[in-house]
Amino acid sequence: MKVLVVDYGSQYTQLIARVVRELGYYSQVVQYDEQVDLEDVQAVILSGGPASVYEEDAPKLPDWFEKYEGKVLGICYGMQLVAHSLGGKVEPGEKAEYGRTTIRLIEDDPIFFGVEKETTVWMSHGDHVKVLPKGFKVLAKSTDEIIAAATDGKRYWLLQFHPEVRHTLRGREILHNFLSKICNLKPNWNLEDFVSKKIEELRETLAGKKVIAALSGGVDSSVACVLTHKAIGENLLNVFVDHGFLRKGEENEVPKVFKEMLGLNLVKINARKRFLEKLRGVSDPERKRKIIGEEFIRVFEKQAQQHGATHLVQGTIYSDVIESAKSGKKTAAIKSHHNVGGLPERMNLQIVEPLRNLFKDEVRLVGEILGIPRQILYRHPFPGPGLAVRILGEVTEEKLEILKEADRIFIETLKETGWYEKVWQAFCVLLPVRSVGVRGDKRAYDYVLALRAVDSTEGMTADWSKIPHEVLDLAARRILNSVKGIGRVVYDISSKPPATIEWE
Ligand SMILES: Nc1ncnc2c1ncn2[C@@H]1O[C@H](COP(=O)(O)OP(=O)(O)OP(=O)(O)O)[C@@H](O)[C@H]1O
Ligand SMILES: O=c1[nH]c(=O)c2[nH+]cn([C@@H]3O[C@H](COP(=O)(O)O)[C@@H](O)[C@H]3O)c2[nH]1
Ligand SMILES: NC(=O)CC[C@H](N)C(=O)O
Ligand SMILES: [Mg+2]
Repeated sequence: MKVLVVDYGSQYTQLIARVVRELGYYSQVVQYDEQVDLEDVQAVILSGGPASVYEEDAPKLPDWFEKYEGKVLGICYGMQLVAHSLGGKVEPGEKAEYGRTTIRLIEDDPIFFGVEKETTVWMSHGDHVKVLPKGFKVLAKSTDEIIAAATDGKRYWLLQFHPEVRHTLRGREILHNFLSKICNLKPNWNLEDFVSKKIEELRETLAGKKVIAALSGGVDSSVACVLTHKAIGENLLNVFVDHGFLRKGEENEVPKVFKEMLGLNLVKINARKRFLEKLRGVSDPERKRKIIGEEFIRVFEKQAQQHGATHLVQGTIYSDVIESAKSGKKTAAIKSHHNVGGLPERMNLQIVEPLRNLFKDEVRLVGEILGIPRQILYRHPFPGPGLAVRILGEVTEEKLEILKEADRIFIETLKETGWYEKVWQAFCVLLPVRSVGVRGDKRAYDYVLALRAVDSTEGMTADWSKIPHEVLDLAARRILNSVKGIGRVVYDISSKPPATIEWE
């Protein structure tokens, strides 16, 4: 059984899919113009989106929509699209509704079971449904008298507000009502089942094969490796690449933690020299990323050959998949995330991605089920190209040393003050700028370091973390007092968008 979430480009599409899973139903995101296998699809949710249905090339209902026979929930753009397609009227409103709004229930309907007659919802729209198609009735209106919910009582339930957003007080109940009371589904998605089925599946597909795994020591690959190890044991060889751009001491910590805490062996490949050499004189961020991506491939190729491996395990997760589907279509390429996804043809290795359908928080829960310590599961994400994309411009050994030390101090300060677990990701960036200072009555002329800390759920949008001034002060003073080469520390207060989390 699955719930299909059809993406019209809303910022909240992933959130819909996650909330549905948290309610216990397996969900999958598809693009509106994607071909879809309808087997097993028991409910369809149409997301919101930035377009207006009355514009000429506005996205339409999916090609397969007529073939699908079940119930449909339309949210925001999804509502407007259904109304428009069935002969209703959608118009730009005189004023947009944005943010918290009160709605008033007008008719009883299972979708509002247990919801008060007046309730707070989250709106984010400029257009609205002015006239409903024939056979539809209004279920709720907003204080501005806009149709907030409607249904034909048979196939369609339409919401102008966003039930997936936390600010909609009864949003979860409303989604749950749709799935349980209207679609008659029973929750059956749970991660314990996922783990045992996945291990069984890996055991079958990888029986008797030699397999290597790209292990970074990060959350995703750690969970992927442990899961695969449970399935095939000693046939798995974990490969950890030390490209020289890891955090301070990590090249020793990761192997130690893996051996001591998880009883797993890995081969550490010291590839520092070749990575640094390849990057010499290169300062363009995209070229840096491509070179690093390619070197990763070369290292894995060699290991696979030595080990006689036919398969490569990697820690790809669902948001990577969704994001790359998006960037494949309409979205401009922002940056080439080092992704080992380009490996298959070039390596003749079959790719195994056991966590491909899971969100990061689900990956962490799977890790807990597998008994992986919190210390590993609740680490901040760390990008594959590592510090090389946090030294703006050319990467040199001198700069790496400076950044490693500063980063260590910042992270330690966050841990000491209890802020490490409160932020989603934190790190330092070394800027290619020098600034004048005064040290012991002498003129100094040293690099500028930026501290970055963000709150996020999947890394696709982010806000800068409101770390208390005292904590920032402590980190800055420690860095300025002890890291030679840094003369000034600044805190990055940009959100994503329009900035990105990393600087390159
Ligand atoms: N230094 C490395 N050595 C080996 N494999 C790596 C290395 N860095 C990245 N990878 C591979 O690239 C994949 C993608 O990296 P990514 O950073 O997205 O995930 P992660 O490191 O497993 O988890 P996290 O997002 O928590 O950092 C990893 O799952 C891993 O398979
Ligand atoms: O494995 C990775 N390979 C990469 O090339 C890469 N680039 C960015 N990141 C991480 O992705 C998240 C979003 O980062 P951006 O806002 O900078 O795109 C943040 O968590 C970044 O740290 C990467 N991870
Ligand atoms: N969030 C949305 O789905 C917005 C839908 C439509 N673009 C509007 O402005 O009304
Ligand atoms: Mg990582």
